[in-house]
Amino acid sequence: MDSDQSVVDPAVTATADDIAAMRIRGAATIADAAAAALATQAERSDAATPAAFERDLRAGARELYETRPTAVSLPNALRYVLRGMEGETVSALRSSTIDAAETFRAELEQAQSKLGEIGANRLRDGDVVMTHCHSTDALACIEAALESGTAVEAIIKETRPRKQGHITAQRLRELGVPVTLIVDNAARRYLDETDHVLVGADSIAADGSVINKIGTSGLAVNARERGVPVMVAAQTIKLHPDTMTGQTVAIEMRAETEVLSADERTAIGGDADEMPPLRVENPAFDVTPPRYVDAIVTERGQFPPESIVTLMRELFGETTAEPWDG
Ligand SMILES: O=P(O)(O)OC[C@H]1O[C@H](OP(=O)(O)O)[C@H](O)[C@@H]1O
Repeated sequence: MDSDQSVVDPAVTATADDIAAMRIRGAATIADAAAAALATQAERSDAATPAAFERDLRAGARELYETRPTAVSLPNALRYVLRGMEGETVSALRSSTIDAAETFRAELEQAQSKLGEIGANRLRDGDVVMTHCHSTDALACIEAALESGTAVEAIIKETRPRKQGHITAQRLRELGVPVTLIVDNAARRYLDETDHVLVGADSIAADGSVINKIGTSGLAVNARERGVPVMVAAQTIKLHPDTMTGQTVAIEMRAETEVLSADERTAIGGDADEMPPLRVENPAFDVTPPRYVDAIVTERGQFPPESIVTLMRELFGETTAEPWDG
């Protein structure tokens, strides 16, 4: 039987759509949702043979994989679950896959709280933290600091074009943190009042480069110039194994309409024949070189970015073919 006959459960397709449209967003949340979707596929699959079951799972994983290209937590989650799919019968394959997904999701949650405790050690009572975008790993550090009685304040960058800074503002206010919301262009001015820049990551490369929301690299360069340390909170599922063999991380380009509405496009000349063409580019992420990062905080400890490759080798070893390509 060929792969055309695979059956992907509608719930997997719905999760893939939600990830692509960013109704589910943030690297850790995407990984969690993808693992949950594979568990649902395993539960609901009515494949008659082990081969058909495995084919359906791989097809579901491929559909999830193809949604967003930059956050490596997504393929890392899919790999973990598919590598846990073991057994000679459909029933054994089903239960091992569901178990692998549950274990992955539990470890994800534990890793984030452990990371939070480690990151909180870098924060002192009264510190002002500047954030970019919305990262649950970064917020875990602040939450752990608050739990241990360390009060902090936050300066939150709006984070155009999708304004995920608003989510960070809401979450931190719910935790009782005083918040100052600024537009992205004001960041350098407010670095004078900042003790730490704290961001998350979508992928970390073997050389210690941090791939995170567009604008992170400019913020980090400015922070270095002002002497403000840059702390990256990233669970080890953000480590990108393929970069150990020199592969670069794909930067997702998103829709023009996130930047410029159809009405705005018309207002500045639209596509009128007498006007030169207008191109809008909307990269979702950028790359911050390791020299602008002071520490990468993971659940395994905090690392200078240049030494992260040691942890990557320990966790991933040699890279192999993707399980959904089988
Ligand atoms: O895993 P956590 O720390 O929650 O988020 C990590 C990163 O994911 C987000 O990407 P997007 O908003 O999905 O494009 C941001 O870039 C954020 O820093």
